[in-house]
Amino acid sequence: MESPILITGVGKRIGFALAKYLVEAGYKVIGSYRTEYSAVAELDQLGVDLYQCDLVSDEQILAMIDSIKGKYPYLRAIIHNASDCIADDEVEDPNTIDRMMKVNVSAPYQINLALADRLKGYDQQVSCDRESEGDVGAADIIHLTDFVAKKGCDSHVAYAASKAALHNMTLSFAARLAPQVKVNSIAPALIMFNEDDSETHKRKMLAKNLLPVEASQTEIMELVNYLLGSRYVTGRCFNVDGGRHLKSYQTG
Ligand SMILES: NC(=O)C1=CN([C@@H]2O[C@H](COP(=O)(O)OP(=O)(O)OC[C@H]3O[C@@H](n4cnc5c(N)ncnc54)[C@H](OP(=O)(O)O)[C@@H]3O)[C@@H](O)[C@H]2O)C=CC1
Ligand SMILES: Nc1nc2c(c(=O)[nH]1)N=C([C@H](O)[C@@H](O)CO)CN2
Repeated sequence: MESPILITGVGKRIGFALAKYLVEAGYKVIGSYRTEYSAVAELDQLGVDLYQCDLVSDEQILAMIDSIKGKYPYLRAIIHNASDCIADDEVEDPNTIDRMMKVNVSAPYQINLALADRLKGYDQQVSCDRESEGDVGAADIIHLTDFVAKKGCDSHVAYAASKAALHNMTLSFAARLAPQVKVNSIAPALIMFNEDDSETHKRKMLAKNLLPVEASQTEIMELVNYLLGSRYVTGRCFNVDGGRHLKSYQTG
């Protein structure tokens, strides 16, 4: 019986890399996307079960959930990678906070509640297959948050607040879904620059960290692999941030 991993935001960058990595690791992958990049066709060729879903739309979220529930009795994991990242003064729209909360918090909330039974079912199936009593934590939810969830961000107030809320949901869902489902946050700092980042911005971002490097998606992929293999880590945040929290203590 297939027990796939659902990843949101697979059309580019970290989500796309994660989807390919997990397919190559032998998992069945379900991917949600908003924009139909060429990467989506590549994932289709790899056998990823793809759903076009704008996470601001309750209608599209519910349609995706209904389709997944109708197709899969179990889910191995859900990885909430999709997120919008808008600076507070980037758009005139005063509803930036609403959009950040809708995509980065409300959508993961709805999806976790609706698919929790599929995750718990996977754990119970694994326990039966192993004929072992008390196998725990066979299923996972992973929230991609951000270093700024704890620190705040003066240019992305709404975005940072949404990531803080997403991590708080890690704590609540970890308590709610234990012991069958582990729930953890990954809080990156500088994983990948954006294509339109200026050299000045890049230098500024690198200078914020004790380890002044662009980490690359590999850091995230290998941490996801570790969490999927764990049976004893839940309700925790894994900071993939180059020591950014200590930069201001550096005297040299
Ligand atoms: N890159 C980095 O250095 C860091 C990344 N992170 C976090 O890691 C995760 C991945 O980062 P990264 O790959 O750089 O993110 P990107 O912004 O490059 O991609 C985000 C993905 O989310 C999708 N998305 C955005 N809005 C919506 C929406 N309304 N409905 C559906 N999908 C949507 C995008 O789809 P589309 O392209 O179609 O719009 C895209 O596929 C994110 O959660 C991010 O916040 C945190 C800190 C640092
Ligand atoms: N949804 C996104 N969130 C974040 C991104 C991104 O590209 N999409 N990028 C960062 C990095 O800090 C980046 O700005 C470094 O230049 C944070 N979150």
